[in-house]
Order: sequence, then C-alpha cells, then structure tokens
Amino acid sequence: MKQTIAGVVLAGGQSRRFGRPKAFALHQGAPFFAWSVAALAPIADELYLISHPALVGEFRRRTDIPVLLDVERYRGFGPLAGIYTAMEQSRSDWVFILPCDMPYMNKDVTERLAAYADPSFDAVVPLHAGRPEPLVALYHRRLRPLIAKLLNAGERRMGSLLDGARVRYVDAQPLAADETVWRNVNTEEEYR
Ligand SMILES: Nc1nc2c(ncn2[C@@H]2O[C@H](COP(=O)(O)OP(=O)(O)OP(=O)(O)O)[C@@H](O)[C@H]2O)c(=O)[nH]1
Ligand SMILES: [Mg+2]
Repeated sequence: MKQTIAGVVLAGGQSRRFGRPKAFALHQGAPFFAWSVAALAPIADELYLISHPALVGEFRRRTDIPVLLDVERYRGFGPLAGIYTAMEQSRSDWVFILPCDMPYMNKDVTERLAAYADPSFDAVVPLHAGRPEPLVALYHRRLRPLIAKLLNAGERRMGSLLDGARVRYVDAQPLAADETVWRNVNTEEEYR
C-alpha cells in the first residue's frame, strides 16, 4: 500500500536571532515559508504550516494551507513540538518537515529524499558534510509516543529523537545538484 506523507513547514520559532519573523523575509520575491511549501507540495498528500499565536493571522492571510499551532502542552518547545502536533493532526504515515528558513530548498531534494521512506525505518535524515540535517527529514508517525516521552522529560533536542529512532541516514550530496539548498538563514547578516 502506498505510504502517505504530510508535508509540514515548521514556523513556530521566535526568530530571535533574525529580529523579525524570518518566515516572511523575501527570497526572489517570495516569502521564505512559501519556498518550503513549494518544495513539499509535489510529494505531500496534505500540507500543514505550524506557527505560533503571534503569527497565525499573518500566515492565514498569506496561504490557503491549514495553519496550526503547537499543541498547548508543548507550545514553543521547538521543532519536536511541531512534529508532534503534525502527527496528532494528521493520519499520514510520515511527516516530512522543512524549516521556514531554507529558501533555496527545492522539490528535487524532497522527491529524492521521500524515495527513501522505507517503513522499516522510523526516520529518513540527510547527512550533509557528515552532519544530520534533522529539519529536512521524514519521521514516521509511530514516533509520536517517543516524542511525547522526550518532551515530557524536558528533552527538546532533535538529536535525542534521532538517538531513540531507527534512522535511515542518506548522503546529502546526490540529493541536490547545488550545495546552496542547505543554506539556512538565522541572522540578518546571513540574509544579506
Ligand atoms: N512548531 C514549532 N516550530 C519551531 C519552534 N521553534 C523553532 N521552530 C522552527 O524550527 C525551525 C528552526 O528553528 P530556528 O532556526 O531556531 O528558528 P527560530 O527558533 O525561529 O529562531 P531563533 O529564535 O533565532 O532561534 C524554524 O523553521 C522555526 O520556525 C517551536 O517551538 N514550534
Ligand atoms: Mg530557535
């Protein structure tokens, strides 16, 4: 049976280093978050954007896809809260997350990575320059109880999820023709 994928853009952060909501910063005329949506749309059976209360209205004006808030229990607890929220909302087998601050990301990468979604693994994560890219990755819905357990224990690091999951690591190099797709914008300086 075909496995289903929920495409999820994580936008529940505070953009503290950037100084304003980076999801709305422009790249080639379109806001950052729209590049993430565009990269996920071709491979996703459904799409969600996960934001926080201060930005939800602005997102809803700018996009037709459903905008969720992190479940209250874990609100603002970081990307794991967003993944948990998507798994609670959706029945899809996999949640494919992207951050809202990687405007060079594209569908070639997501298509290639999604092809590795083997249900005998819990997660599919690129290894870029020897390091996992856990925010450009697929997570199987069976990880939901583990994520709850981690967050309940005050453990918010993505690395702690990877440590407890069967992860299929995928070499990032053949996923993208160009290194720039991995570029992530945290500060105004990186933006310029
Ligand atoms: N749903 C959700 N997403 C989050 C949360 N915290 C961060 N993110 C998202 O995860 C991605 C990576 O986070 P960061 O690069 O640290 O972004 P940020 O937290 O907004 O920025 P800083 O405040 O500078 O750390 C971004 O797409 C964030 O929007 C959260 O608590 N919930
Ligand atoms: Mg952060």
